[in-house]
Formats: sequence, C-alpha cells, structure tokens
Amino acid sequence: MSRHLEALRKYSACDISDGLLNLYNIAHGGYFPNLTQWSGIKRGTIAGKAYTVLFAPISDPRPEINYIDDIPPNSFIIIGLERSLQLAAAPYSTITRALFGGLMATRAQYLGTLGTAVFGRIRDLPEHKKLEYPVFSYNLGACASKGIVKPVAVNETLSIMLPDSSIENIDHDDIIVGDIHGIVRIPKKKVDLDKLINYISKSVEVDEQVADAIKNGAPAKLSQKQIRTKLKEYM
Ligand SMILES: O=C([O-])CC(=O)C(=O)O
Ligand code: NI
Repeated sequence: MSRHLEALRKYSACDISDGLLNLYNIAHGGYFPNLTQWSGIKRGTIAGKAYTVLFAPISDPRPEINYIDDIPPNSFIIIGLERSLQLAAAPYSTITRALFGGLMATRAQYLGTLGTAVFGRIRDLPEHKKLEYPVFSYNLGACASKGIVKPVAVNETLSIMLPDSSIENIDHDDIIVGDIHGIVRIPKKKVDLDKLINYISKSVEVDEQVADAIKNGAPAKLSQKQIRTKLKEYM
C-alpha cells in the first residue's frame, strides 16, 4: 500500500474533511452524504483508490461488462447509477434492486480491494459482515439487479446527486477515505497529499490540545480560537 494511503488510515473521515475544507476550500469537505457503513467497521478507516463502476438502465445501448474480476489491489469500488436514476431526497434512487452482494464482495476481497461504496442498494448483508468486508450504501435491498440495470463502464467519472440537487464527481483514482461517518473524496487533481496529510496531523494535534484545555475547565470557544491559530502556519 502506498505511503499516502497508509498515512490517511490513521485519521477519521472527519479529520480528512477538515483538511479538505480548511486547506483547499473543497465543497462539503469532500463528504458524500447519506451512506451507511454496514460491515467491516472493525477495520477502522479505509483509504483506497477509486475504482468507479457505472450502472445504467438495461435499455442502454452499451453491453453489460464484467467489472469484478480485474480490480487492482488497494482499490475502493465506487458504484454509481446514471443521473436519470438518482434522486436528491431519500431513498436517493428510483432503483430498488441491489447493485452489490456477497459473491461480489468475496471476489473483491480476494483481489485485495479495501471496500465498496454503492450509491444505491446492497444485499447479502450477513455475508459482508462475515467477511468483515467494508460495504457502504444508501440502503438495503433483496432483489438482484438483473433485467433492470447493468454495469456499463469502469473508471469513468461518476456524477453523484447531493440533497440540494447539485452534482459532485468522483474520478478514477481519486482517493476515497471511508469510516463510520461515510466517505470523503480527495480529488487527485486538486490536492497535494503530503501537504494535506501534514496539515491533518497538525490539526489533530491541535484538537487534542483544545480537548485538554476544555477538560481543565477552559471555555470551549475561546480555546478553539486561541489554540487553532497555530494551524495558520501549515496553510
Ligand atoms: O446476484 C447479484 O446481482 C449480486 C449478488 O447477490 C452477489 O454478489 O452475491
Ligand atoms: Ni448474492
């Protein structure tokens, strides 16, 4: 695993989001809302390279592809539905079929994939739990995807609809960090990873100092303001 992925695993999705917002002014700190982590929570933070998979309606002219058998190690599989199938509000998609299941997870894990995030439904939850394979999704489902939607492309940019109907993209090889809070995208085109990781390490250190001050009776707002000024030199 690359040095950057190893380093990012030491932090929470919240820490990464702070860095992306404060250092790069990235919208929403790179966070994609409304995903639940259903399994693999014991593994802690997962940081992998986005391996994007696009699902389209069965009527799409592109043929169905096999995306699962040739995934590079340290990937984070990101499954998205075409724009026309997405909703801004719950349940976030018009598709009730599950896009990922236990057999896919078993293969992904065998290939050294670190986790899967599905902007839609997943099934076979007990299997993901037994594998301790990290799976994130909007919701659960029972029925397979066949006959309704199909995977049509890998490693193309995915467009994900947010609750305000705006669109955020995920590109192939972006770094995706996931934990119990959901997933955060580090856009490879915008971010210097050494600079980001250095900032996050200082920011976590400073937050520990703020926590110590608060435990000793100092007011929270004032402590945050005073102690966090130290971070300016890393920006
Ligand atoms: O059959 C499917 O569509 C997916 C599935 O359940 C599995 O991967 O186990
Ligand atoms: Ni299954």
